[in-house]
Amino acid sequence: MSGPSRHYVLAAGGTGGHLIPAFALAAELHARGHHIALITDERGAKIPGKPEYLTTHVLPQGRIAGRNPLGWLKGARGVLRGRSMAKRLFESFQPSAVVGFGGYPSLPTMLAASAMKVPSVLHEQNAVLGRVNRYFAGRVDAIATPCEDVDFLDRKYAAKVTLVGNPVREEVLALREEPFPEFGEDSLFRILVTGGSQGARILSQVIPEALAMLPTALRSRLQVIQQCRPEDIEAVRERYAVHGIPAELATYFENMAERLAGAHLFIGRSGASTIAELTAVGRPAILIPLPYAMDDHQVANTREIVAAGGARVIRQPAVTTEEPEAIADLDKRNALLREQGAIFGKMAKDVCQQIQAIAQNPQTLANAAHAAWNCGYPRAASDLADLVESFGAAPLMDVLRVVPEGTASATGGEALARRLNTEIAQ
Ligand SMILES: CC(=O)N[C@H]1[C@@H](OP(=O)(O)OP(=O)(O)OC[C@H]2O[C@@H](n3ccc(=O)[nH]c3=O)[C@H](O)[C@@H]2O)O[C@H](CO)[C@@H](O)[C@@H]1O
Repeated sequence: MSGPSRHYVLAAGGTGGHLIPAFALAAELHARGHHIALITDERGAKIPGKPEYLTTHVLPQGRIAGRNPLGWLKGARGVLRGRSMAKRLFESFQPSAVVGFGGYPSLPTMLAASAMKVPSVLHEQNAVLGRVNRYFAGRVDAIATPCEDVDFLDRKYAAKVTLVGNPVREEVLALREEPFPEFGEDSLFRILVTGGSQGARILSQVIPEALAMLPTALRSRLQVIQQCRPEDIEAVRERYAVHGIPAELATYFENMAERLAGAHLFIGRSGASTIAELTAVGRPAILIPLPYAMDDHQVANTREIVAAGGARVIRQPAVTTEEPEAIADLDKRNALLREQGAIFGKMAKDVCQQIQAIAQNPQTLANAAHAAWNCGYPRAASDLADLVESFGAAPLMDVLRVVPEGTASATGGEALARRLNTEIAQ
């Protein structure tokens, strides 16, 4: 334990992208002897991998979106109810600081923190500041960022910005010092495919066909581990069976560290945690960013790793995100299916070419792996925990005990408490 035991509240939306960094920070704060409560939504409460010491509080739905005024009203009511719940939690739990990881549950939680003057930190995972985080940037005490350049982060906040990276799970970070799995002319060629925590249809459509086009020297050594959406998994299984490519499929792999450890190449979406894990472990990648996100954050997320030579990007046209099954008119549905089919075919060829370029020989693959590794932020969880710990004064006597006069590391709340302490003593 690095100081007096404190209470912290973390708030994160219900996707792995927000929750996994929150879990990683929770693990670090827990290891330092602190108590942590998590505020999330219903989906978040069900995500596997939540540490057992994390008490979870589920907020009512309150998404303010769409054009329907009634929907807005319902959303606003949800936000107000969420804010009241967060305030009640703060009253009983007495947090020293609140950390918002973005996503809907961050909104009522950060509003409550601002109303009750609880010190607040926001952590952005993407290379683009998210909507909720944009709103709170001026109100919070500190902003932790995942990379050097974050779009929409106003320069006027520079004084409260700290670059920490994206925290990853301990078991993933532990792979950082492990060697790259053997990749010779005869060894297996293991490809890991995921579409973020929710899966992505495009990967089901494109990857089996792309791999089937590889030259025999690569294709005969393939072993695929692919995450699929539940509605796609049987069709994907069939495609791999037709192509005679061994593939292990699941809707969600819980043992991601093990999967990453064995993989020679990653193909998939460029969500923030995925990139953080690839760069923590050092795995080369072919990335297909989410195409319809308004802010194109998944494209921005690829900037560092692509510039370093650790990954290549293939863009997915927006038309391929429409689901033909949802179209009732048969002619329109068939036209869309034809258009999408042509695009999927072209993307499969692109993926196949990129795999050959990156894995043409063991050295090119090893170079790309090393370039990815160089982009990692292995201290992310501990740097973020340092930042969080620096806010919120501990009881004065505790601060006196752990922060002796003149200690340079006493920052933020501790420094304030020390000053108060000195004033009281005078
Ligand atoms: C569709 C969407 O809007 N996704 C966003 C969401 O993340 P989303 O959850 O889609 O994606 P991320 O890449 O950030 O996180 C996925 C996490 O799930 C884990 N995983 C995935 C598959 C699996 O089978 N097992 C498993 O454990 C990955 O290892 C990773 O830790 O929030 C991120 C952070 O704001 C954004 O960057 C993403 O764009």
